[in-house]
Amino acid sequence: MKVIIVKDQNEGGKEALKLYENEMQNGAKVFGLATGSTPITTYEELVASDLDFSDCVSVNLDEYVGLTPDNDQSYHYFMNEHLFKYKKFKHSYVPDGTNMDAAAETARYDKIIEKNPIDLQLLGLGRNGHIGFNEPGTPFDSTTHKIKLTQSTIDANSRFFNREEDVPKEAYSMGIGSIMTAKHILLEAYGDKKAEAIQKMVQGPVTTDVPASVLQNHPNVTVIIDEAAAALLDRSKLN
Ligand SMILES: N[C@@H]1[C@@H](O)[C@H](O)[C@@H](COP(=O)(O)O)O[C@@H]1O
Repeated sequence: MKVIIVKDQNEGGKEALKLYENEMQNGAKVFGLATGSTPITTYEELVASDLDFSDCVSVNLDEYVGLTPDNDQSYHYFMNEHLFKYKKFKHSYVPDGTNMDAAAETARYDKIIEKNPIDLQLLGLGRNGHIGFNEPGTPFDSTTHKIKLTQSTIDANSRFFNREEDVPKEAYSMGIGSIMTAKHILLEAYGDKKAEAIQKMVQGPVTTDVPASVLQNHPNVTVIIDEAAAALLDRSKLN
């Protein structure tokens, strides 16, 4: 795991842009994308750059079950607002939260991932170490599945909703096994609320209790974090 420590999230976005530029120069065409507050500066940098994604495909990690793409809390909506309305992709895939047939939707999404092997997968990190919506306990070989959000994730996400009861309780998420098929993984995390999860992910045991710890088993992972998120790391043991 290559860990890059930056001053703040803005600088993190600039570091991430360099990585996208490098990957595209090397022929990357399929980008796994993430939502949340973490990747926002990365998307700002991509939007401001001259990178051309019109020949590329994007595959998003997850979507809330029950939210339509025009719901401003859906991840479809988020992606349109932050990236897709500025940068055109040949095709952009996001799980369909309106499909209540979970077996059909997860099988459909797995086929999409299979047909579009991911060159670079962007990830944020949940406070409890989740990636995508793969909560603690999710098997490392999981493919796309429907999950029930943990209370800690519902609490964290409730800041985006008017009332806690409006926060969706379920989501479709790419599995940990699907994420691990990406050729290169970029995980970003900012702020002191992520420090514990970062320490466990980078320097703790590999365990399903901390889903992101699985990344220790991947040969090509770049981690971009700020000083606050790096606070609990033993820096003498990095890289
Ligand atoms: N499903 C998303 C994750 O993909 C994201 O990484 C996490 C952290 O969000 P934030 O970046 O806002 O801290 O939140 C949600 O649970």
